[in-house]
Amino acid sequence: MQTEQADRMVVSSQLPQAIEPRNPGMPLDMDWVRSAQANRSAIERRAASLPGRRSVKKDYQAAWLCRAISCIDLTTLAGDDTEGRVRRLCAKARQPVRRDLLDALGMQGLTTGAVCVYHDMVPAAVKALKRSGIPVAAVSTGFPAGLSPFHLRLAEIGESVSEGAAEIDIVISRRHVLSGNWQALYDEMKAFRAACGEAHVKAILATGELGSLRNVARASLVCMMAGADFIKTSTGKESVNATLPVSLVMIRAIREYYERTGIRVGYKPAGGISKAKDSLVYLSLIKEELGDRWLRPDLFRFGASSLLGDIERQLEHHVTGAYSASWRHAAG
Ligand SMILES: O=C[C@H](O)COP(=O)(O)O
Repeated sequence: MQTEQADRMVVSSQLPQAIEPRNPGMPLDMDWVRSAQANRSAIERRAASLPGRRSVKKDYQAAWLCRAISCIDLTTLAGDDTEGRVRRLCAKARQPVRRDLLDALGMQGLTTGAVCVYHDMVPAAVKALKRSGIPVAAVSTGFPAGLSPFHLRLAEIGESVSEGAAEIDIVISRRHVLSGNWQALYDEMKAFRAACGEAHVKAILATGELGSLRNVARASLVCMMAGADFIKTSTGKESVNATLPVSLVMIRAIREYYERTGIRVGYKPAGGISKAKDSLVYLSLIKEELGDRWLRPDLFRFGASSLLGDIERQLEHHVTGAYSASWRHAAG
């Protein structure tokens, strides 16, 4: 009985909650931005070593896969999205894995971290997730290119928030990064932050279009200084989306920002993450570089449309009825 109670406590501590903005930001520190570097060959060597590492022991994989589910922003961002598709996605977010598997794993109550949709689909998602505690994230600001007029991008944020989106994924103007106009990027991000009001804001850097890892490091710092609650790699629409080298650079920028300010900013790799084993590599990376505190949905998310399906298949394969103890281990 004591074990069951402990399990329930761990599980409930994983349930996603609407998240208050936590990063007040700071004045733009241009010296800090200019000093940010990224040693490409060292980063690529470290990234190449990650998939072979054994930070997640095989015995505990099911527990870690459940952890990954609790951190998914379950996403549909397609031109042919319909309210029916969004309702089905929300049902999946509420119960991401078959009930018999959840029972075997002792994971009743497990949900995804959020559901992520275009602005037009926010009302349908809010309705379908009522009383679930699962937040709706809207991609706003002229997603994915972010090239619509600035006042319309701000207005889109306001509309998404008033329709009930608790989280806003904004896209930055890549040209500010490519031209080294850090002040313009800072001002843009600050305006987006202000337009979000109480909603949580994730800054999508579109790293595949930023030209260099050094630009990724600098853009990460500027967005955090301007108040981003999360930094996110990609829209999923660039030709290169989330990668391990880019993740290392962004995660280290988050660590540096935390060391200097004491403020924890979240991380969201997104785009092309569709395999359960890749999700384990990302969780290991976060654990090693940032520590256990970042392994919760308020500080870590996967932006993914098809990852959940593969995790469900792997869990089906893993279920043996002996994972309760393992889950406690994974909870750190
Ligand atoms: O933000 C989330 C991404 O758009 C999802 O990308 P994906 O469809 O490659 O998983």
